[in-house]
Amino acid sequence: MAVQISPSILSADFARLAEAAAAVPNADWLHVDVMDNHFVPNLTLGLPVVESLLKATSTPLDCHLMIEDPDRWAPSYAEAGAGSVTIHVEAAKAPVRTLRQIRRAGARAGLALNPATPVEPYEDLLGELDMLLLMTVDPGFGGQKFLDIVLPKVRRARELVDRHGGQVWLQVDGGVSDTTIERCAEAGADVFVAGNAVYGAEDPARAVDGLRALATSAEPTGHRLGGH
Ligand SMILES: O=C(CO)[C@@H](O)[C@H](O)COP(=O)(O)O
Repeated sequence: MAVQISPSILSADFARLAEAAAAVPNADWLHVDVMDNHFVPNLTLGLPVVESLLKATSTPLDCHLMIEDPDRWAPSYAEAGAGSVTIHVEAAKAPVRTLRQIRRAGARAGLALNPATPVEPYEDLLGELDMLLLMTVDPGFGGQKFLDIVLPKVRRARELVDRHGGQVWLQVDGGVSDTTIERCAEAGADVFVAGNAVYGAEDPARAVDGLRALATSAEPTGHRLGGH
């Protein structure tokens, strides 16, 4: 699958989110971090801001819910028009029902795993997913250091996904930059969230192009040719 870049607006100016979206017209997605100060120790934005952003940009929104009760809220983000809605397995009490509700509402359904959460127990859920998000930092903040220890899990996840037909996108999020993205791509990731590496750059759109080029050149050959 072609590499996809999803700039995280967590690193943008929250008073100028429409401008942040317009600054990366070459992005495949805009990554929206919803944090509730319970599941993670940070508070960001919720459904009303997502509804406003949807009116302000044509770039699809990739909503990552870092909240305690995703089963209650996730379907509303999909119904509002988000292109993708990701819930955390550590928080969801009924992940299968919630993932199905997300899909029924017309969005892509994602499942996120924290760095310390193993992927193998969730193999049977792959058929319910459009995307598996492997956190490469503990969630809560932008600008954290990339955790190399997650890379073996990215490789194992790639094997599992390929064994199940290769339809599920594999996203990495946290500390993804021009010094780490190639290792993620080599390990089999194909969707890359980047906050500081994009919005901390002088020219965010150029940063997106740079990250895409690095990831594309590092992707395993079979993967790039659609061989999974
Ligand atoms: O979900 C999160 C953090 O919890 C991320 O989406 C960050 O926003 C990524 O920012 P960088 O690590 O790329 O600066």
